[in-house]
Amino acid sequence: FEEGDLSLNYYSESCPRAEDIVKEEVAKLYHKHGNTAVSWVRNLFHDCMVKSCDASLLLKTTNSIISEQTSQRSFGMRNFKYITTIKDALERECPKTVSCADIVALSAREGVLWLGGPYIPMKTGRRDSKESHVDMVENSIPNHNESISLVLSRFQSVGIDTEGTVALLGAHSVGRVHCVNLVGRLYPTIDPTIDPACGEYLRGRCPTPNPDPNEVSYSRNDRETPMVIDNMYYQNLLKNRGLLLVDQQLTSDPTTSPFVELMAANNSYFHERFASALLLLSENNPLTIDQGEIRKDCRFVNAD
Ligand code: HEM
Ligand SMILES: [Ca+2]
Ligand SMILES: [Ca+2]
Repeated sequence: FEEGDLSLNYYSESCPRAEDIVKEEVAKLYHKHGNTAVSWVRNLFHDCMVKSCDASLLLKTTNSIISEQTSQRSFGMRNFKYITTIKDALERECPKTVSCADIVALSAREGVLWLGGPYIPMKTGRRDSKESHVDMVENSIPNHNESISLVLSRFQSVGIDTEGTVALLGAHSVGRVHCVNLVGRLYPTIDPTIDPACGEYLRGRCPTPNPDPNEVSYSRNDRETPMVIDNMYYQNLLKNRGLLLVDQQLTSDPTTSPFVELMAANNSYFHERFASALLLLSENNPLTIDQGEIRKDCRFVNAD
């Protein structure tokens, strides 16, 4: 343990109930709005991948800040308002003690569990950024139609190897994709690498080639088990039913396809690899000790 490292149960002295409170709030939210659990998983990716697990993602646009949420890459992200619900519960118990960055991590850990995924022993002790890194988002989060080599190099730059990257994309075993991200593979003709029946289904979900960006039409990522983080994702890829190009390329590229086959065949193996890759991601370049601050409101830097 070195100064500046994250640790297990960092708040054991300063706020002993911190992790239980996150757990309780995530559970309540899951029972009211199941898709909050899905959002907590995506939040971890979009926060930690962009420079640091520092809750930069949660900052709203103000006079001096442009929110990362305004980036095209954040399209479809939802449920940010319920982070406030979790933070308020923590502030009632221990004011200005538990960081928003740790809420991102702990809520993802709890969300994964509600979605039938593995328990991930996430550490805590992250602090919150005082700035948005909006200018870094597009170079950190790949686009939906990026090449496999670019995707692998982005993850490699945060210490996640090829197998870890294949495992993390398994998060697309839950949630949804909006038509704006699908029509490129459906019009003017259906991408011949998509299973034809799946292509027809997706055209039914997305009947026009130019959906209004405010349009809410979407398809679920995984029609069989839409709310479970399981290896159905890889089984679907083997049947050419991957929705995004980044998904489908995992089976067509020889560097990643052996891992797709392993994970498709063995759900526990997938869960193990998913857990260790998400843990690595959750520890990317955190702010600690006297860096950053503990935000009072996750949407804004502190006023003082
Ligand atoms: C190459 C990497 C990735 C790309 C290009 C990518 C892209 C996307 C896109 C385009 C969507 C659909 C957005 C929409 O239309 O609403 C999406 C959804 C989602 N992504 Fe990823 N993603 C990647 C990796 C990841 C990782 C590593 C995770 C988490 C570990 C993740 C978690 C999710 C989740 C949970 C959803 C569903 C969100 C919802 O239903 O609200 N993604 N992703
Ligand atoms: Ca960040
Ligand atoms: Ca699933």
